[in-house]
Amino acid sequence: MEAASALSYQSCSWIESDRCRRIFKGDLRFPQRLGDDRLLQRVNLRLSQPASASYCSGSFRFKIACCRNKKEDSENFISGVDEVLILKRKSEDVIPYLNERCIYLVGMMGSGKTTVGKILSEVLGYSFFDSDKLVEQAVGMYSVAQIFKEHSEGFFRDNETKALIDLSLNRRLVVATGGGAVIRPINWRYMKRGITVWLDVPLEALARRIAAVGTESRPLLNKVPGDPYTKALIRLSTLFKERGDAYGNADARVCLQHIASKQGHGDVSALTPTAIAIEALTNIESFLKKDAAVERLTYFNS
Ligand SMILES: Nc1ncnc2c1ncn2[C@@H]1O[C@H](COP(=O)(O)OP(=O)(O)O)[C@@H](O)[C@H]1O
Ligand SMILES: O=C(O)C1=C[C@@H](OP(=O)(O)O)[C@@H](O)[C@H](O)C1
Repeated sequence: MEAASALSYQSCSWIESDRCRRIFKGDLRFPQRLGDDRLLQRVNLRLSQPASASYCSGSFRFKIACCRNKKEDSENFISGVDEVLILKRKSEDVIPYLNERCIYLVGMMGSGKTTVGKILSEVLGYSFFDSDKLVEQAVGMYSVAQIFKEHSEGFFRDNETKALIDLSLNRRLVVATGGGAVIRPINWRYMKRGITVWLDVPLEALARRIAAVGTESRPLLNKVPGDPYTKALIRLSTLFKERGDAYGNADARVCLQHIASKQGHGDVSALTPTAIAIEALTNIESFLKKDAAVERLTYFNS
């Protein structure tokens, strides 16, 4: 645990879990009202040091250490204990099949590649990279918007390909790609060295998310007139017509509409990033199991 977060602990308490039979380390967030400010409290849930761990009739005791996070971090979402446990268990199922291969998240702008990617990297013990950030670093500019403005989209795309080539030389990474990385066939050659996962989010939900944070950082949405929601929706619809098929090249598809229907409400805005990460791991596992079965068949037939 980082020293800074350890220092910011406000309180510690114990809970018991009779449902959990495996060691886990989780990350929960839950809302708490403090004064006038709605703050979110992040809870780092981890098995306590062996010296102080105790086992009560087959259940582990976990130490919960709490620290407070300011709301300005828009990545604060509320996930239940059950979701965190399911996520952890799912990751343990998938890890042997992954065999250290990287995961590339593809999807439209605002589909949650960064948010879900960070959760996946944490639970798999992988490192997280954002290809937009790598391009910014490589060209020495502070934002993708600046790169588009001072150079061109083509210049950005060339550097995006270079970033994906560099990333493909590594193992154990979760990569949040830029929404347009799928349009260049050459990028698929490198991303397919790992597992590609499409976060498929309805356009209206994307437009709502993007309108909430503004379109300034997303140069492809900025040129359309109108209020942020409408201009995001119009531009996203055009982009999706051009790219929909390309996203379909991904090895696994995580359809938010499908998850919401399974949960019985059909409202994608009620889905937590943790629930989406669980579905991603489930679909990655199915893909890898099929892949392994095909490999075995090919081996026996050869
Ligand atoms: N499941 C979700 N529900 C609601 N908002 C979300 C969800 N996932 C991400 N967001 C929000 O949507 C915006 C875009 O998410 P981000 O992860 O940056 O997407 P991307 O990397 O695909 O552009 C952020 O403000 C983020 O907090
Ligand atoms: O869809 C696109 O073409 C783009 C998406 C952006 O990334 P995010 O998907 O992370 O917003 C960024 O790469 C650039 O603005 C172009």
